[in-house]
Amino acid sequence: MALSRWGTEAEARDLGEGIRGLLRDVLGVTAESGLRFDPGAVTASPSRLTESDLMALADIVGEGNVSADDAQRLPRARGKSTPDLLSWRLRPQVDCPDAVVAPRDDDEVSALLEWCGREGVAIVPFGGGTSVVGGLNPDAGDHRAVISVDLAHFDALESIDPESGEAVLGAGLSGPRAEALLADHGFSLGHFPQSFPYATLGGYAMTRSSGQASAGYGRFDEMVRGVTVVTPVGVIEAGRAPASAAGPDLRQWLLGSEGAFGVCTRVRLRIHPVPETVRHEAFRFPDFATGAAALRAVEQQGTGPTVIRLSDESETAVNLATATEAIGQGPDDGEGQAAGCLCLTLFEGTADHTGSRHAETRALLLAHGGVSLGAGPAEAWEHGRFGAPVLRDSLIDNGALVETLETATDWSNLPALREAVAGALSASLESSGTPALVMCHISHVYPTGASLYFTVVAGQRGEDPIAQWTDAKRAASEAIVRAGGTITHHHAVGVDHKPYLAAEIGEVGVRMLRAVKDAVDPRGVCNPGTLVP
Ligand SMILES: Cc1cc2nc3c(=O)[nH]c(=O)nc-3n(C[C@H](O)[C@H](O)[C@H](O)COP(=O)(O)OP(=O)(O)OC[C@H]3O[C@@H](n4cnc5c(N)ncnc54)[C@H](O)[C@@H]3O)c2cc1C
Repeated sequence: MALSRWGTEAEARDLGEGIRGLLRDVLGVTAESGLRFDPGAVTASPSRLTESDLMALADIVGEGNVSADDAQRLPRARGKSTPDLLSWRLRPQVDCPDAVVAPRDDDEVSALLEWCGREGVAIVPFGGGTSVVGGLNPDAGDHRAVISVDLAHFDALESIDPESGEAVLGAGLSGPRAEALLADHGFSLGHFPQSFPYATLGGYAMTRSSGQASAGYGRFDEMVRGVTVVTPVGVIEAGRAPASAAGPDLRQWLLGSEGAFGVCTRVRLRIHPVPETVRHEAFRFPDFATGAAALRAVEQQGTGPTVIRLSDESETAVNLATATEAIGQGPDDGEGQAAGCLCLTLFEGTADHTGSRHAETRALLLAHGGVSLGAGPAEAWEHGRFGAPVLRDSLIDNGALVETLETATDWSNLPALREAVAGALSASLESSGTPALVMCHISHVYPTGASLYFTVVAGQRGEDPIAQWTDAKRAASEAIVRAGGTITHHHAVGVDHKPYLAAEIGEVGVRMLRAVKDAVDPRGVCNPGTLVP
């Protein structure tokens, strides 16, 4: 990926007239006010490791797998949140990891962690580098240096058990590579987060990621049947039988541990036959409450869509949901009328099973006030779904502040949570001197509740738009805590959500987390800045 943006330079996309008009007319933002990245201004902090440190590391992982070059350290210095992207533009003096190390097997990871403990050096595991919560910040904590541990060599389909529907895969595999390896055997994972092109299986497991097809295939943590984590005190392999009463499920302690307990090297995952058929249908609801009630009915009745999402009025109005060239041009329902709320559904599986689930779901959505828009908008969404993030960089270049955040709660609390978060974001950004477009969709559904995914677009204001966003994010996070939502549904805790974790898990929960951290990482070398308050 490019340093300062999502995707490669070649993927960069200019803004269409629709979005430019929206920025100008609604937010008073023009390209002249945008922040641009100057590669020539970038400098990396000098490595604090000595030649003899680097030689010792080379003895562990092989000479070609250690580097203190700026070209290796810079891309592993930051994740891909909006503050990260803004930092490349505003803070070109970059705090980097002191070296990048790529171990090749569990023994090398163990030896590396032992050396780090002895030498007072911290590690930050690095998967695809798509963290949006500061989880990759090269924070050495109390140690003298910090190393980025790249999982790139853990890239194999180690075994597959078609009979049980399971496969063991290396933690460093990207989503597309894992899907390609499984497709050779007729299988698929069905995990498609928006960061799919770059994020890795280890990253998914360590952040409890949730993909866009979670309604059909479950969250990533539900796909994990077993997980291997190399900790500083030994290797733990959690998850044996398909279900077990052998005490608390240790997988749940490792999933979401964000590198703070050790390095995840492989996962055993539930897999599915590559679907025979895909069906699409989009619906329009008159308002968000009506649409949310329809989604709740679908999920509680269990009619089985693979994907189901509902955009609110604002998101529908700017065509954000389908992420096509039409973003910002406003809805087109053929009658020039307001488009209400767009709901997208998709069904995968065998022809018969897909057909029956589709029929039952659509009957329920229509009975709950939905109007069919045909397959088109859902197909457009599927086609463009991994392309939209490149627009964030173009928006930043053109003077906009744009970021997303997410939470989840029970169905009965969903309207209050949505109102609280949207209100907090608007109030904070307005007080910084810009109007704000706050959009929201239901991205993941459960029988008892759903997640809310907010996209915010405002004008960059003042000398430091990072501080401007930090204020807005703080207001939103405090609103989430007050309104009883979770501080994160799938982005993880990292650094950004750590201040709010104690409010969610309580003092006893924090003590349990610290106790596990102390047990597996007594010297505190594993990702010291992240997760554990
Ligand atoms: C544009 C965009 C869209 C996104 N869309 C989604 C989405 O739809 N759903 C979703 O869930 N998330 C999404 N994310 C967030 C992000 O992609 C996920 O958190 C993802 O799971 C991170 O995977 P990664 O391989 O990039 O991990 P990284 O970013 O490299 O690391 C994330 C954290 O996990 C730790 N870690 C990584 N690998 C390991 C390992 N092998 N062992 C131990 N610790 C490890 C790191 O130290 C870090 O703390 C999105 C992010 C962006 C920028």
